[in-house]
Amino acid sequence: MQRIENITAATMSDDAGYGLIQDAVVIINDGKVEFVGPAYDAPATPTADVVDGNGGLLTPGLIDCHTHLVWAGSRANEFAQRLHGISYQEIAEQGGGIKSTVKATREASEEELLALALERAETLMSQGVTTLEVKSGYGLDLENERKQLKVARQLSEKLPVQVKTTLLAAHAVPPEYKDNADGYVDDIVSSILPTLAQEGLVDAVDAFCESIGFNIEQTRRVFEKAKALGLPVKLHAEQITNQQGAKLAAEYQALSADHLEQLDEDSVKAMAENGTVAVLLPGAFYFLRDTQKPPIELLRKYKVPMAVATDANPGSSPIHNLPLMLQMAATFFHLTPEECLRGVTVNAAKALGENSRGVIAEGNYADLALWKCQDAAELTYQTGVNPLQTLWFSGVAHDRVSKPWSAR
Ligand SMILES: O=C(O)CC[C@@H]1NC(=O)NC1=O
Ligand SMILES: [Fe+3]
Repeated sequence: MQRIENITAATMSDDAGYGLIQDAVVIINDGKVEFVGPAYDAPATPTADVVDGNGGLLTPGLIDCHTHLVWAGSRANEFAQRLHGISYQEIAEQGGGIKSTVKATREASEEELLALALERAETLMSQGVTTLEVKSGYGLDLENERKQLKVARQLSEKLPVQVKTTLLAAHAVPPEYKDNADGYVDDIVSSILPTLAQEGLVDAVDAFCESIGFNIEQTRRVFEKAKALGLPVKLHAEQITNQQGAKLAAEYQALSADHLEQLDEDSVKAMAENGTVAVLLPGAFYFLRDTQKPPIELLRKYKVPMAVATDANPGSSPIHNLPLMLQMAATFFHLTPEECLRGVTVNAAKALGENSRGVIAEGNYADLALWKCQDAAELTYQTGVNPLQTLWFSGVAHDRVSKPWSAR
């Protein structure tokens, strides 16, 4: 049993704010939160190990609900080419873009991919992340999609972080199905998805519904198969154009629709009516120098929960920094600091279908982060410094400075 005291707790337990409790106590027992409340209400715990929070801020562990963390190769050269004025089109024709990451990922061994993904996961954990979502989508065939998802599963075997896997086979059309997207979707729904679901590698199913990705009919086919297998869905939707993907996602009670720069009011209403979370990805907006912001006012008007994530991937968001996303969500999308922190805790948990994380509440997993700051707004306000002191994964404490975790 542990007793954390001398803290301000941002429990995220209320409807819109931080759920602050000044001079709070949190009691952890058997990996779960047994008590959270003001010190004057806390039961005596004579045998507990006491943790003095030194007046710091305790939040739920952060949740990065949208990453493509398993990949090999680099697109730094393309980044440079674009800045030298070479167009996306020319780069794609030279075999660049997602295709080049697919080639490198297919050529990499499971061990090589695991080593790369472990480093990225440890970076995010060092910033306060206790739960990660990890997508496939650079394999694009049964063998390599399986390889990516097995690596994702191994992350939570080797590190204390919790991992939710998402099959994103419908990310791009692989070379062997060039100009035959429907043929590739046949392969996804008849082989890749059911086989990997059967192997226990898939927690959710995603697709890239876009003019340069998969159309509504193709996306619907993937969703129909996921539904038949009893798997929840989520969707990359309305990033570049409006394909009515978010409305389709809502129709399937998707956990989330992600990106959403081109989202319309009708689709927002459909998301609100079906409990679909809006996952905002300011890193891709920033890195692609996008100018169209998601309709935050409409999401607020219809009370659609807003999550915030890194979208860590080598093409559109090579950014492994979830706290930076808080600052970007505030400065680019004008989210309030409360909305930003809710976006990487309670709402990110909802985007993953996680009901026992993202809020400091009795009976929830003791995934907690202790920060050397008093005002919760500091977590959104500043970047480049790391106020994280201690991270608890299901009640097991890791002091970031003196006792870092590592898989190796
Ligand atoms: O360029 C890449 O490697 C991924 C791009 C990324 N994938 C997606 O569905 N949307 C994106 O921005
Ligand atoms: Fe993405």
